[in-house]
Parts: sequence; C-alpha cells; structure tokens
Amino acid sequence: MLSQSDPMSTGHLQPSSGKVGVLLVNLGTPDGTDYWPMRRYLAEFLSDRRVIEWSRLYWYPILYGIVLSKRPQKVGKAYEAIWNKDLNESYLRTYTRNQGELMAERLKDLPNVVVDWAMRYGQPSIASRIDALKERGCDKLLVFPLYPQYSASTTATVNDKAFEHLMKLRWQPAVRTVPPYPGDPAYIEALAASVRQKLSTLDWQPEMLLASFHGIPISYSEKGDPYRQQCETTARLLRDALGLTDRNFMLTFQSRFGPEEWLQPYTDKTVEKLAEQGVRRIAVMNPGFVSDCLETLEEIAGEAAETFLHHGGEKFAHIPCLNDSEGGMTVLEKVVRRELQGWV
Ligand SMILES: C=CC1=C(C)c2cc3[nH]c(cc4nc(cc5[nH]c(cc1n2)c(C)c5CCC(=O)O)C(CCC(=O)O)=C4C)c(C)c3C=C
Ligand SMILES: [Fe+2]
Ligand SMILES: [Fe+2]
Repeated sequence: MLSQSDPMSTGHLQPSSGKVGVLLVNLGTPDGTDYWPMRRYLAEFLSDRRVIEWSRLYWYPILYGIVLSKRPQKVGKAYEAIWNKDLNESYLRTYTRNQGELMAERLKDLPNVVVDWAMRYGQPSIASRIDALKERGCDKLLVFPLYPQYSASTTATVNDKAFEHLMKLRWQPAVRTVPPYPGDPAYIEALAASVRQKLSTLDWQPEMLLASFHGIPISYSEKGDPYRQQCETTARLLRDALGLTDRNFMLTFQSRFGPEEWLQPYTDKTVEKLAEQGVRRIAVMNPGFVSDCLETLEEIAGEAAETFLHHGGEKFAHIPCLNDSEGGMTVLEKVVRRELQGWV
C-alpha cells in the first residue's frame, strides 16, 4: 500500500471512494502522568505558535530551559488525581473516543459516512486519522474542532494541522471545517438541561452560578480573536434560558498561563471574592468544554471548590460537561448533520 503521506502517492490504490469522513478533534492529552509522557505532550502543545504567540527567540529558551524541566512533574501530579484508572488514560481521551463511537451509531442512517476521532496534540494524531479515513474510501472530509466558541488557539490550530497534512497529499479529499456554535439553540438547551438535572440532585440550591470558560490572553482578543464575544453570547443565552439574572449568574475565565493579563473576571479570584463577600453556596459549570478534562475536574471541581470552602463558603457543586451524555451527543449530532448538508 502506498503511504498517503508520501507526496508521490497517487491515491490509485484506494480500495473505494465516495464516502464522507467526519473527524472529531479535541485538544489532546498526555499518554501517561510520568515525566516523559507529560514533557512530550507539553512540548508539542507549548511550541504551537497559535497557542504561544511570543517570538521563538524569546520563548524557546524559557520553554526548554524552565517550563519543560518543572511543569511536567507538577502537571503530572494534577493529571494523576483525575486519571481514568480503569482505562489508564485521561477522561478527555475516554470521552472523545466515546463521542466518536456514539456519533457513528447516530449516523447509521447515512451509510456513506465514516466517523473517526483525533487529538490536536498527542495521539491519535490528526494526520494518522485522515490517512485512515482516506483508506476507508473517504474523498470528502468534515473536520470538527470540538470547541463551541472559536479561538485561534484551539479551532484554528486544529484546522491548520489538518491542512498541513493535506499539503502532503497528491489526491486530497474535499474539505469542510465545522464553524463554532456559541448560540446554537440545541447547545444552549442541553447546557440548561444539564444545570437543571444537576441541581435537582442537590439538597441545597446555589446563590450564584458561574459559567467558567477557559481564558486567553487579552492581547489575543485585542488582535481580533472573537472568543470573548462568543463566550458572552453563550453565557447570555444560557442565563436567559435558565431564567437567571446578573445577580445570580456570572461569566468568568479560568486556566491562566504565563505572566500576561488574560480575559477577566478570573474564576479563581471570583470564587474567593464571593466567599469573602458572604456567598455561601455556589455552582460552577464549564460551557466551553465539550468534555471534562484537567481544567474542569482538577482546576474547578478540585481547586476552585477548595478555595471557596477555605474562604468561608459552605456548599460547592461542579456541573459536569456535556461529555458523552444523550444531551451532549444530540448537540454534536445536530451540528454534524447541518454541516454535512449537500454531501449526504
Ligand atoms: C497560552 C497558553 C494557552 C492558551 C492560549 C490556551 C487556550 C485554550 N485551551 C483550551 C482548552 C484546554 N486547555 C487545556 C490544558 C492546557 N492549556 C494550556 C495553555 C493554554 N491554553 C496548558 C499549558 C494546558 C496543560 C495543562 C497545564 O500545563 O496547565 C485542556 C486540558 C487537556 C487535558 O488533557 O485535560 C483543555 C481542554 C481552550 C478551550 C482554550 C482557548 C479558548
Ligand atoms: Fe488550554
Ligand atoms: Fe489549568
């Protein structure tokens, strides 16, 4: 079999064609929590120019001199606390694989559609899954970056990586990329339903609900990244769907990295301030994350909860991401079916 990444490959050996590949892509995750797998993952992630935009001359000595000597141990410990021990992998990988398998089930009425999944950093790589889809006869490809809100540091880098691989193919598939869906009614309704469902299991009700999104540096926003506005759209529609107001619902940003100023208000500082102001019961959700991961399970359900209780709060609930739930899969299925129109 000719390798599809060989520029001399003609693709003539494709066994069949006429199929449409749907590739779900999430951020990525290390293969293990020890130093070397963590280092490999962080090195790939943090050398992406879409993620860290500083000059390489300035950034690489810091990355290879300081960050990659200390951070793998520190972050490895955090991953260990939230590792899926049954499958020996991170939950992000477990949920992304489940989403791929469930999507294939849901699209069974479209016999020429093939579903697969990949990670932007780490395994399975985007290149290897594009090759696999081509080998299964796909001459059309729908790339779905699993981010409801667009950011160059997430959506664009997934698309870049897919096109970088296509640059090496003589016989490229036709390609579509899935746009962000920050205000999609199915998405907003699934988020609202997940809040109602979680709150119905509690014997208390929150005085404040925080919708905490991953942050980006303010400078990225100022250069034109529409991420903040798209988070605001999601948050406003969700607040209204839940019948809440600015007195009991807040948009915040988490997961700062490095010395720059990031989008505000910061989640950790807000949680601390609320407790100090006498708010006793809060719930936090992560609408921008399609799957639970380090940033939601450790940073919010773990650290933010601890901060809140330490500063005088009494009750803290983390509302899980949509993950591979019925509601979550319905959102992803609707988006995929919409973007496949004209192809199936
Ligand atoms: C400048 C650095 C970073 C930007 C910009 C950034 C944007 C961004 N990230 C996500 C989603 C996730 N990030 C995750 C982990 C993570 N993010 C950064 C840095 C930036 N992210 C780092 C260094 C890490 C690794 C952990 C750490 O070292 O602190 C994850 C979790 C992955 C997992 O395996 O669990 C997700 C998901 C979004 C949505 C976003 C911009 C909108
Ligand atoms: Fe991140
Ligand atoms: Fe984090």
